[in-house]
This record gives sequence, structure tokens and C-alpha cells, in this order.
Amino acid sequence: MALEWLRRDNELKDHALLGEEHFGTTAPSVIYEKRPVIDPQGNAVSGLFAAWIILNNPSQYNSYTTEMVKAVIAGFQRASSDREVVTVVFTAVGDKAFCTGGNTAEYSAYYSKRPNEYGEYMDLFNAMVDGILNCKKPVICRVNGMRVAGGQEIGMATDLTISSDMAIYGQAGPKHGSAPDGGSTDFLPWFLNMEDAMYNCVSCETWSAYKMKAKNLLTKVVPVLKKDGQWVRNPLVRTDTYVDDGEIVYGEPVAADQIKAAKELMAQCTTDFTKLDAAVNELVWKFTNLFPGCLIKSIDGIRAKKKFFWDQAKLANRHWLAANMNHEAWLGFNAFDAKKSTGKDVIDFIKYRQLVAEGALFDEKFAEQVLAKPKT
Ligand SMILES: CC(C)(COP(=O)(O)OP(=O)(O)OC[C@H]1O[C@@H](n2cnc3c(N)ncnc32)[C@H](O)[C@@H]1OP(=O)(O)O)[C@@H](O)C(=O)NCCC(=O)NCCSC(=O)C1=CCCCC1=O
Repeated sequence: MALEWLRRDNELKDHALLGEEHFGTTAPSVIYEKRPVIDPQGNAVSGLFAAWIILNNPSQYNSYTTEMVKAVIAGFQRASSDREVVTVVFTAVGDKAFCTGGNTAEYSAYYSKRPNEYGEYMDLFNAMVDGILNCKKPVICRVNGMRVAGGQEIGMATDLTISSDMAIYGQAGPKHGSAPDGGSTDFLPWFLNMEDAMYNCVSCETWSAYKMKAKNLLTKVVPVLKKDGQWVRNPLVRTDTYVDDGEIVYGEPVAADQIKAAKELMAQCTTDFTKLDAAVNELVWKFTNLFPGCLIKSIDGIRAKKKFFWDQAKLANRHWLAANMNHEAWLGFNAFDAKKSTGKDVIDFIKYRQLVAEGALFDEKFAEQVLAKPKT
């Protein structure tokens, strides 16, 4: 029996919660672009797109300002509900950094000593991570450069990572005045083993893309340097062998006496993201050729495990992070922000611990003793 008698509205609805007002092209901003899905022959597929959400603050290593956080939330919501979008590609401008986390200029000048304000910011930050984790399209992190601190946190929230081999990965919080509680303390132990997660999280050492690939953080690492038309793998790290003298050396830095030559080679190279983009397009194409419903259900099934600790900890963590803006963050982020005038990007940790050992009051006098003085 025909069903014309049932009420039916065929005008398509727009489910985007936020308009275009959050996006821009002048740094600092977030660029939102729909780029056609490309088939293996290089042809654009009609009516199907990848949504590119691009962090645009290269002079500050694509750290996200408060306005950029809002734009990332808007971008993921828009892409999630856009029926033409197959996949999201989360990346950044330039070849230096994908993202180095929260903007330390904002942190020091505005948020330090304003814990309530940082609490409001943390609500946005959490919504940004949730926006990535809840996106109804697969999310690819296209890592064009270093992914550090909060940059590593939002990167790990994505579903799969394709990386430039010049990128480095790590945390910065314990060195500059925060705890990597914006996702890293929750996600790192899933990706790495517990020992590596612990060391990587607290040491604030950065690890090469090759090392992180070997430790299962990444799906694919590709060269991006080219000399005389030939691809050159990152000359700063070992990729020639896995074991040397009984030690695993794959992805570790080259010996100190080889660094000069490596840098000279780099200076003769140009950066070319062709392989990076080809690997991203290949993944977009793979997703395009899967049932969208079954695909996102499968992804959400894996995400559910990934979110387990994040969902438990994110609400309580925001209060500590807010309160910490009156404490170590006040010192650490101001030290980093003032590095040009003082010549030092961290506090005097020995003096800090000595003052704590004396039971000193945490006041301006305390701060004066641990912060380096301006040179002039
Ligand atoms: C290790 C670094 C990432 C890279 O070091 P290096 O290669 O030596 O470059 P720099 O000279 O330090 O940096 C180049 C210029 O970029 C500016 N920069 C870098 N990162 C930031 C940033 N996050 N915010 C603002 N500006 C940044 C830097 O000042 C340089 O500018 P200049 O004008 O001097 O040329 C190193 O840069 C580094 O450690 N950066 C700081 C990383 C950091 O502390 N991020 C914030 C951590 S906290 C965070 O992200 C959180 C997220 C949510 C939850 C809570 C939380 O704490």
C-alpha cells in the first residue's frame, strides 16, 4: 500500500550549531575548508568532501588562543553534521608545528592569577577535545610539525595520525607549569606502554616521529624533505638500523658529532608535503569506500575505550588546572613568556625546591627569587 498519506517534509535541515563567524584566514585563527575527496586517479569526486580544520598561528607554533579553541569546536560540530563530509583532516599551517598547546602569552598575561577565568577556558578546552572525540566523521591528524603539550592532547584525541618525519612529540606541562591533564594523562597509557607513557609524560623530552611510530602512537610517517628531487628522511634521527651495539636506536637522535652535518643537509633541502597529503588522501579514499554507518559505529566503539579515563577525569581536572593558575602555572608560564628579556625559559627549579623545603610563603617575594631577571 502506498504511503503518500503519511506526513513528510523533504526540505533539508542545517544542523550546524555555530555559523562561519568563528573561522578566519588571518592568524591567529582557524581555517575551515571543504576539499573534494580525490580518487586514486587524482580526480575530484563530485559532492563528497574532507573537512580541513587548520590551526593558523604559525609564529606561535600554532598554539591555540581562546578564540581558536572556540573555532575548533565550531569546526568539528560543523563537519560532524555536514552530510557531504566524509572525513575530517585536522592540521595546521606551515612546516614547524602542528600545535604546541595553549597559548603561553595568553596563559601568562591573562589567565595566570585568574583561576576562575581559566576555569571558563578549561570548559572550552574540554569541549574541544570532546568535539574531536564525538565527531560523527573519522578524524585524521595530519601532523605537519611538532605536536607538543596540549597539541599532543588534541592530536591524540583524533582517530588516526599521519605524520611528517620532521615532527616531534612530547609534553611540556611539568616544565612550564602545568600537568598534561587535557588528555595526555588519559590517552598516553593507551597508546604507549605504561613505562613509556609515564616517562614521556613527565620528562618533557620530545621523541621523533619514527620513535613514536615504533611505539604505536602513529599510523604512518613520511619524509617531507627533498634534495635534488630525491626524498631525504629526517637526518637528525637514526632510521638506518633498528639495533646498534645492543641498543634499540631506531628513531633516536644521531650522535652529537653528526648533528652539524645533518643540519647542513637540511639547509640544502626543501619541504614538500606531497607524500604527507598522498597518505592523507589515501586514508580519506579508504574511508569513502566503506559503509558510513558501520564505519562510524566501529570508530565510536574504539573511542569508547579511549575515552574511558578522559571522561572520568576531565571534570575534576578542570578545577585543579584552574586553581594551578594561582600556583605553579603563574611562575612557569611567565618564565616561558619572558624568555626573550631574561634569556631563560624556565624558573630556577633548585631555588623553588629550597624555598618549599624552608616552608616559604608562596608570594611575590617567592616569585622574585625563582624567576630570572630581565637582562636590561
Ligand atoms: C619545545 C617548544 C614547543 C619548541 O621549542 P623551540 O623549537 O626551541 O621553539 P621556541 O623558540 O620555543 O618557539 C618558537 C616560537 O613560538 C613561540 N611558541 C611556542 N610555543 C608556544 C605556545 N604554546 N604559546 C605561545 N607561543 C609559543 C615561542 O615563544 C617562539 O616565539 P618567539 O617570538 O620567541 O620566536 C617550546 O616552544 C615550548 O616549550 N613551548 C611551550 C609549550 C607549552 O608550554 N605549552 C602550553 C602547555 S599547557 C597546555 O597546553 C594545556 C592544555 C590544556 C590543559 C592544560 C594545559 O596546560
